[in-house]
Amino acid sequence: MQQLLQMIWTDKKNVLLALLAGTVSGLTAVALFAQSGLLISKAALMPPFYVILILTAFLKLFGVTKSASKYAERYISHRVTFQFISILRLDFFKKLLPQAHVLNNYKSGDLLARITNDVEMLQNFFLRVLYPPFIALLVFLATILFTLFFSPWIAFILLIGIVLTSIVIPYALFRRPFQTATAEKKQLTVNATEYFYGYRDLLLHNQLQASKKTLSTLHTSYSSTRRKELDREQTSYLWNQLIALLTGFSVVFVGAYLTTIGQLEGVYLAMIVLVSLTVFESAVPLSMVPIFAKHTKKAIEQLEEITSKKITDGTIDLIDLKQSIQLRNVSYQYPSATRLAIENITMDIRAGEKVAIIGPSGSGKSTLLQLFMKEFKRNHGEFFIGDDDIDRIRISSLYEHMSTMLQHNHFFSGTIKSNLLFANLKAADVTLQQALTKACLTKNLEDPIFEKGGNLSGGEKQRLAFARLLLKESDLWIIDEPFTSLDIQTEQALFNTLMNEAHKKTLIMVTHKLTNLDQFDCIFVMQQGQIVESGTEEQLLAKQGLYYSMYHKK
Ligand SMILES: Nc1ncnc2c1ncn2[C@@H]1O[C@H](COP(=O)(O)OP(=O)(O)OP(=O)(O)O)[C@@H](O)[C@H]1O
Repeated sequence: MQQLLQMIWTDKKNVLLALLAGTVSGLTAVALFAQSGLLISKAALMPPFYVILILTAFLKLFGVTKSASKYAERYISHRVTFQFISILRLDFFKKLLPQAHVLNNYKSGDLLARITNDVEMLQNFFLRVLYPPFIALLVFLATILFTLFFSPWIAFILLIGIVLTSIVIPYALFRRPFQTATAEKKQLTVNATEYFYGYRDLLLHNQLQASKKTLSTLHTSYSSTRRKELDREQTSYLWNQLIALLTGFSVVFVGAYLTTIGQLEGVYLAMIVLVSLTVFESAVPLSMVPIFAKHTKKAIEQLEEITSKKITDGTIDLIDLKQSIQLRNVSYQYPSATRLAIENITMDIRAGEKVAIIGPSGSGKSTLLQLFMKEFKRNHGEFFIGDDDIDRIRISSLYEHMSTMLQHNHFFSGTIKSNLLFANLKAADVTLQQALTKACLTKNLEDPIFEKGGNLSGGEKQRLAFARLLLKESDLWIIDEPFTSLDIQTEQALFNTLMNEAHKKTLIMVTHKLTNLDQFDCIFVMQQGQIVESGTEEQLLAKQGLYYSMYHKK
């Protein structure tokens, strides 16, 4: 909340101008009607012409000022809101980016709902939560002081009406916890997103109807809660209007009585009645404040839930990554998991060494690579790069000296060239072409690429990712199952290229395939999150342990 106030205050000039314009607009609306009432009454008494002229001139002045200030209020307050929402979005995305490690645990629809609905919802914070009470307070105070000048009784009636509309009614209607449709909307977005993502599988497994039914139930539930929400908004609004009317009637009766007993000049009666009716215009937005305040609170909570899970970045930069890597008893458990994904991992990798990590599916190989990439922070153990704890190294500095080729590589819509330049902006066309040739990918640089590489086969994606790996200048290569979608000849050709190109680099490669492992300095065999064997292929075969039995089953 405090942070939201600070964000709004960054545009303080416009905030103050919007408040000023809103107050002027509210006051001139009251003044306009007061003047109309006075003009009607005065005209009935047939005063000299110049009096009518002056009153009419004031009427015009108030009319013009009201319209101009209303326009200015809308213009400036919306500018403040748009400025606020842009700061808010930027701030949210800045906080979101380092949260990659936790975002995996959220469903896409949930994230989408938070990123769009909740961020958008906060735009109401200024316009619908902060702003209306401020304007209403100033207009109410000024009007009560004005009417006090003519009759304390009328001022008192107005005060009662104002307290009822702005405090008693909202309190009575919203004092008990009430449900908003936010949760249902989120659930609907989550299910709708899964439905569209999984449409083909739902169709293939004959589950489309069941899924549609769930969506329809969620939609009905959302509509019903939303209807209740709207009913509550309308009830609040109706009470507001009812109190305003009753106050108006009371002012008429009491004003008429005060006129008959000589305590109020009759010529001011119409003016005061019109003032009492107009002043409640400023109270209308107050009826919605509790609802928008609740939405704002909920949105803040949902956004904070993501952005508060911080991973702290390091503070030191590496000159290069030609350094040894040491892990001592490193363990990691995913936040949502019940057991460790990797346990007591100890490794010594010297600069320039070629290391393979093998093991059955689910044994923790990819998780281990993610720790090398600092995507997660280990729960236990020590992890050093050279003499520095990896925690102290800035992520951007680590990535500057490291190249990765993971199981899933992202390709952006554009061309082969734009996707290659991504790895090395300075590379000339001839270098890019050479990388394609080394990756055995017979494509032209200007060939189009669809989003996520939608127009590439699995093998082409791997070869493009490999070309990208070759282009980036780095000291450490981290590779996860690089050539699973390729035919044996291409795989062997690319493996040879990989070993040649990585000649002076440190190479850490996860693989299922036990071919060519004799070319590695060390093989780590993982099972159920632990390293159960390590050594050269020759040593591991001689040992006749797990590697030996895997090797002979291949
Ligand atoms: N985001 C996650 N949240 C919770 N558990 C996870 C997550 N990702 C992986 N795991 C679990 O951690 C364990 C290790 O997974 P990991 O992906 O590291 O295995 P792997 O050896 O790379 O498997 P594969 O060879 O199939 O890619 C598995 O039991 C897996 O279910």
